[in-house]
Amino acid sequence: MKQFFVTGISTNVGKTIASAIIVEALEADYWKPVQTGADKDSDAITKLISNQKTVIHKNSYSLKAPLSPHAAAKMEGVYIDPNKILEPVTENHLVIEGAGGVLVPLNDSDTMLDIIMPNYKVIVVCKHYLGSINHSLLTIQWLIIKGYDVAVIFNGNPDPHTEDVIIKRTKVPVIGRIVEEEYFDKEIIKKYADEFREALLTL
Ligand SMILES: Nc1ncnc2c1ncn2[C@@H]1O[C@H](COP(=O)(O)OP(=O)(O)OP(=O)(O)O)[C@@H](O)[C@H]1O
Ligand SMILES: C[C@H](N)[C@H](N)CCCCCC(=O)O
Ligand SMILES: [Mg+2]
Repeated sequence: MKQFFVTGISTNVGKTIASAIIVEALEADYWKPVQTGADKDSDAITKLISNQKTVIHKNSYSLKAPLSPHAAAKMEGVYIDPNKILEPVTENHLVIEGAGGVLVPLNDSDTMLDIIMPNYKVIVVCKHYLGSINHSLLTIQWLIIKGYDVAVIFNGNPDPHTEDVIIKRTKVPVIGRIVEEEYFDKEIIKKYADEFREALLTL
């Protein structure tokens, strides 16, 4: 079984949507170690997948304030300890969704990077917006410098100017693209899962 860590170039870029697609494509388990805010990503995943094998594992930390984990934790008098964030045991592949982007702080010193294990396949969701080239290159190049295996999912309608420069300068594999959809349901997730499966299995 493999672990796929889904991160993004920021918050609200489509990590949960991409995670649902990967979970469905590989009949993988899902785990959101650190959740902040009322909109629970695990609940969204439950509504979007159809396969019977997936197990959705409990958050290690679930904090009320829709803020950066370090801030939400401080508000609740909680200390997020990476050593207490223990990967669930499973025979299935495991999709792990980060909170926000890779350098999001967990406490005064640790960041999301500190819970991305060296053997994890890291999938970066690059949403298209003016400014996303910089955010994508910063995220991907930092992960490469840190020695991770990185792949990309583009999120948004085709944007060759943005996509070509990210692909040329980082040379990371592109799993696929999620176009602008009116909404997401199990059927649409299954469609993307069928489209992305082969590329995911090569990682
Ligand atoms: N391609 C798309 N077309 C239409 N809506 C999208 C698309 N991708 C994401 N969205 C919507 O944008 C919002 C943010 O997506 P999502 O929750 O996956 O982001 P996220 O990166 O997981 O956020 P967080 O950092 O809070 O975990 C959701 O309402 C989602 O349905
Ligand atoms: C609340 C939000 N939906 C995410 N769970 C947390 C996003 C943290 C972003 C921190 C930052 O980069 O400023
Ligand atoms: Mg999410």
